[in-house]
Amino acid sequence: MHLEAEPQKPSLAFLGPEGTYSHQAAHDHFGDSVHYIKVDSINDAVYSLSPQIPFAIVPAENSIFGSVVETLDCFRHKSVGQTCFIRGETTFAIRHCLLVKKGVKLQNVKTVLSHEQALGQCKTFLERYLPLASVIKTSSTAEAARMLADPTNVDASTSAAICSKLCADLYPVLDVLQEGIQNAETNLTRFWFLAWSMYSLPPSNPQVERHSLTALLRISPSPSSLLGCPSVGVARVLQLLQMRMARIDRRPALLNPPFTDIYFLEVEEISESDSRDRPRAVQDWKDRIEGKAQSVRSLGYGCISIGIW
Ligand SMILES: O=C(O)C(=O)Cc1ccccc1
Repeated sequence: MHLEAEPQKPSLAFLGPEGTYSHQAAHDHFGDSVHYIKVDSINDAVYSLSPQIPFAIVPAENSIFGSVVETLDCFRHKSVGQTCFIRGETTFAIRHCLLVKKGVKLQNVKTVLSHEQALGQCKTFLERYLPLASVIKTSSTAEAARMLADPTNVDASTSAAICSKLCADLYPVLDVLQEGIQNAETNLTRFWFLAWSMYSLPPSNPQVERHSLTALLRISPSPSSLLGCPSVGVARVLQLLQMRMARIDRRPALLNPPFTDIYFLEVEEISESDSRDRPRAVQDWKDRIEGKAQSVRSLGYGCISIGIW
């Protein structure tokens, strides 16, 4: 990891190497206002947050393949909500390509490398045109391209990578064999901006105005459910919250008894305030969310807000 920030520019960690969709989405939103730091995994992006690297970007969900479980699984950790908060989001359109080493044909491809999200988003293409190929999951799409271009662990004459077209510019030994191979033409990924402190905001993009207030609540099992006693069900929690539920995710809590879950609830409200009053509206929203979290805690559940934006 390269830690020398340019003066005045805050650092932002992204899933590397250069050319990932995380990198492109961040660049689209922040341009040159941040200093980009590539890390090896989504996990590293979350845990790299510190006073030296106050911001990060991570994928949240995709319109074809759904939640990015790697990100949610990091959010189970108790440091998230203490030294890691969601403070914004952006949506980025994704068009996957099949890249091969120059000269390799589709009929030569026996192995396809990519991030599990990209493999899922291109399942229809893979089943139709490469039904016998085996897949190798890589830490990112651009890492798949990097491995193909510098093959110490893969046979580049029989392999292909699913990644963005940009990777063909970054690795001139690679060619685009097929463009737009995702299951549906519209393929959007939402990314979250993370901050080390709840009080810091990544640089704003004046072209993007938000009209909603959003929060992500993490609901952890009640102590009684961990002792095997029935607790009030999560339906009771939803009823109590009485908020617009934009999204619900459930992940294993990795606690005993087995099948104990952690819930992530994304709640939102349309904001009527204009952009000058936004900080005030966000503060009021934060107070309301804290009030709701307290009511959920009174039911015996753990509940904290791990993001307000
Ligand atoms: O691997 C990447 O390029 C990422 O940024 C993660 C990802 C992969 C596929 C779709 C959205 C995000």
